[in-house]
Amino acid sequence: MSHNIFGHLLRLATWGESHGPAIGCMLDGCPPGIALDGAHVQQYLDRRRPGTGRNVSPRQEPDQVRILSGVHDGHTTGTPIAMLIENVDARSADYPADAAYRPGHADRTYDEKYGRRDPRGGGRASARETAMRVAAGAVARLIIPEVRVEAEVIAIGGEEDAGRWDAMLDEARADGDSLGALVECRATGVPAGWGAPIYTKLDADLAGAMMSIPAVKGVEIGEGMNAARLRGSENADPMREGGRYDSNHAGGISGGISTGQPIVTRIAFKPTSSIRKPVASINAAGDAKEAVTRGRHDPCVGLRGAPVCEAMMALVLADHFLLHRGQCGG
Ligand SMILES: Cc1cc2nc3c(=O)[nH]c(=O)nc-3n(C[C@H](O)[C@H](O)[C@H](O)COP(=O)(O)O)c2cc1C
Ligand SMILES: C=C(O[C@@H]1CC(C(=O)O)=C[C@@H](OP(=O)(O)O)[C@H]1O)C(=O)O
Repeated sequence: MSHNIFGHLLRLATWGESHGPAIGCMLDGCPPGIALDGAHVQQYLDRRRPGTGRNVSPRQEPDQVRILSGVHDGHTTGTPIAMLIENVDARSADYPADAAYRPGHADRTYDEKYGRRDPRGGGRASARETAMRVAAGAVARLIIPEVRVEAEVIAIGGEEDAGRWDAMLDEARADGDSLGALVECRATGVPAGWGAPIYTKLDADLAGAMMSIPAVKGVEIGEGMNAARLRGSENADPMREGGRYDSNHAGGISGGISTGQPIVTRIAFKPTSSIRKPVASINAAGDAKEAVTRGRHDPCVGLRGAPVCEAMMALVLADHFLLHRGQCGG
């Protein structure tokens, strides 16, 4: 599998930079005959796009998607589905060429790897790219219509009381700072049997998919990190006649294969690294230079990260549905 193509039978490649003319994707392996139009994809893009309120980046991107290939007469043809979104509100002047590397962003590591980069915005590393994941995820949902994937923010800055979040975000923003968030992403309607006992484990693919989202620093499935504190008797999911489970500490996956219970993941988003509060840094020449980020940034990236988590889960599940059907039928 190439490093920039995601998936096994359902393969996604994206392209584009934050401040380039457009971003796009190619989703290959989608079965033919599925009803698909731009409006279906758009509803998911509208939940992720920036410029929708004071707690997200004010960059005004309508994220209007165009489906360029793979669909005819309102149905998928089985050929690669190409989609495109134009960038209409990049403000590259916010990123002078001699700017300090932003600690926590990809500026320095990118330079060290490639020796050159597009310095406008985060370039290829910008989460602008995640719009295409959401577009592809919208198609993936149609491959597995019996599955429902939903994500929500369950904590911001460690606070679970949603009633406090606006005030916390206002305070952080006024302080030129940012907050992290915890997202819970679930899938219901996944039958038992998707996944594999080794290598193509459903949990391994889900964890890799979530970790590939910019700013994600932790992924838990089921009991997750807490399982390390439990005893075997506490972490077991007792089974009853007829196949019912008493509990779901496993998060719906056992031995790399879905159990038929809800699949439950929690995803930790770090606080946005581009902040107005000065942080010690250097420029590309290696000279000391404080990073004081301008530009239009999310005060809490997890808020727009939730629809991206849903997209990644839908893509992994649709891919595993196709793998399972290919090997075992049904
Ligand atoms: C939906 C979304 C929006 C984001 N918005 C911003 C942003 O406005 N400013 C920023 O510095 N980082 C933002 N990020 C995170 C950066 O893209 C990310 O931190 C950067 O690419 C470095 O990658 P890493 O954090 O995974 O190491 C966002 C991430 C997501 C998922
Ligand atoms: C544009 C989007 O988010 C951007 C993600 C992002 C980053 O560094 O990840 C930085 C900001 O953009 P810019 O490169 O213009 O500073 C965000 O606005 C988007 O999600 O569509």
